[in-house]
Amino acid sequence: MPAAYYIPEFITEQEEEQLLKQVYAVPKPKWVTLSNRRLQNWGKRGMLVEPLPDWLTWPLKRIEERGLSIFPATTPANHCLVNEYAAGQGIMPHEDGPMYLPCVATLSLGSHAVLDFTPRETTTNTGCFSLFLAPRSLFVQRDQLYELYLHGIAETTADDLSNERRASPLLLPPPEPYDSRQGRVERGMRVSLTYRRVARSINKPKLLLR
Ligand SMILES: O=C(O)CCC(=O)C(=O)O
Ligand SMILES: [Fe+2]
Repeated sequence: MPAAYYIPEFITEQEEEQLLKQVYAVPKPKWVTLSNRRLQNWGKRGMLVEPLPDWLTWPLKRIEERGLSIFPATTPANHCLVNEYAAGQGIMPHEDGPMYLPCVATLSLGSHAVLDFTPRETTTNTGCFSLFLAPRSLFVQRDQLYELYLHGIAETTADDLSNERRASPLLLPPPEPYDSRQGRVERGMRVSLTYRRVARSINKPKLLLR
């Protein structure tokens, strides 16, 4: 299985606008404010089994309709974290960990992100790389990419797209209208929908469950 998929323009501008409207229509207490982003937590949480709301599930249906078997049929996504980043905000390098099956599908809304990957087991910069996630794209990270790398988003108001100046290379050339010759691309407000499958148990070793 490949460890990553990237699908530009997975949703239309109208769909993006609609999703953003839904994200901002939720009651205020649904937002959790962290120091460098805000988030909403949907779906299964601990013992609480809550189905994902319809407005969040249609992108998952589209994944299926396109024949992209990203989540195994027996373990469909049952959790979605909605992250909101203002320009200048980001997320420290981290792993999502064993609470989830090793697969994340991310829809980017509103603005782009540059996702930086760092191998877990090294103290040098070798093996680091970055991916440009355009608004409306779907990015899937799974298996070895999920397990062997940390991922993060730098806290910056603009991203350098020129590989000559970047600390870690952008693996795919940024798409139109982002032109690498312009050098830097300003960030706007970005909302990401990150779909995952919560593993069966976060406390008990698997053997005890059999
Ligand atoms: O916003 C993103 O694309 C990344 C979010 C993330 O890494 C997370 O929620 O664990
Ligand atoms: Fe993450």
